[in-house]
Amino acid sequence: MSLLSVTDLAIHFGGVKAVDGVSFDVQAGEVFTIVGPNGAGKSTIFNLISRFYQPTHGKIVFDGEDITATPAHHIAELGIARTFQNIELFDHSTVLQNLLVGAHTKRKATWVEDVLHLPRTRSNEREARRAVEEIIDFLDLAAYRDKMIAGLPYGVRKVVEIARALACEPRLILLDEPASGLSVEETNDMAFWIEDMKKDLGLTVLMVEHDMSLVSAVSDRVLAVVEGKPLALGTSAEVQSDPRVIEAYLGTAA
Ligand SMILES: Nc1ncnc2c1ncn2[C@@H]1O[C@H](COP(=O)(O)OP(=O)(O)OP(=O)(O)O)[C@@H](O)[C@H]1O
Repeated sequence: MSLLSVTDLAIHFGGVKAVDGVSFDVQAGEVFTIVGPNGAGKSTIFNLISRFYQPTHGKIVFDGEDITATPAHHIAELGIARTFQNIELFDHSTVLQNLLVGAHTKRKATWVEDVLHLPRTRSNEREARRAVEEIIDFLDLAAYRDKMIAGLPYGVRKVVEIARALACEPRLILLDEPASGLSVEETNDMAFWIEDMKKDLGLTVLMVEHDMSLVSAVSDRVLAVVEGKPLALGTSAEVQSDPRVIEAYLGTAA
């Protein structure tokens, strides 16, 4: 069964058809990647799914529930978490503090229970700590646990952003260009983290990525979009050898 289903999705900004009739299904447990030249509409698709943007047209269904009109602040509770192309962390907080903010979305205590520091608040805090420590171990971040984000190397910050998304305990994680700005070695490590998220955590991954080495290494299926429209869908090799995709990339480069 598909975990995420996007049907005839479109958003127009004035005269710009940023996304224009995109449909795809993401199966539970797969890594599904969207590729395309600059300005193709990839990040806009992410912003529509995470509900930062309201579509002009179309439907988004997550786990059988129509989320086309769901407010953005409910999306994490439903089980969708994301990272951003330009890392969005609290720079003057530690890795641990950033992850605890992510874990906050799973808390069940009401504000009254919080103010009175009732048992459910305390057990929530213990549970959040335990979950966050597991993620720190899982992504090998123990050495950075109490370090400020601002002082961390870029590659580590990229992994912390993934850790923060995992702290929401999602079923679907959206990764917006996880390899951008990374060295070849860091990109190889990123491929391992993505594989581990899929195999060890059973997560479904929807990714936007330009780095074709990462795309080929981890993707079960790839969708190419050009000028807001879907162009080709298949394995990474199939999409990369599709003449329409090659032409779209060369045309853009030219
Ligand atoms: N909020 C907005 N207002 C107006 N135009 C927008 C807005 N967001 C995106 N666009 C336009 O939509 C088009 C698609 O942009 P988008 O950022 O989704 O492309 P992309 O495929 O993610 O590109 P890149 O690979 O460079 O990140 C572009 O022409 C962009 O200028």
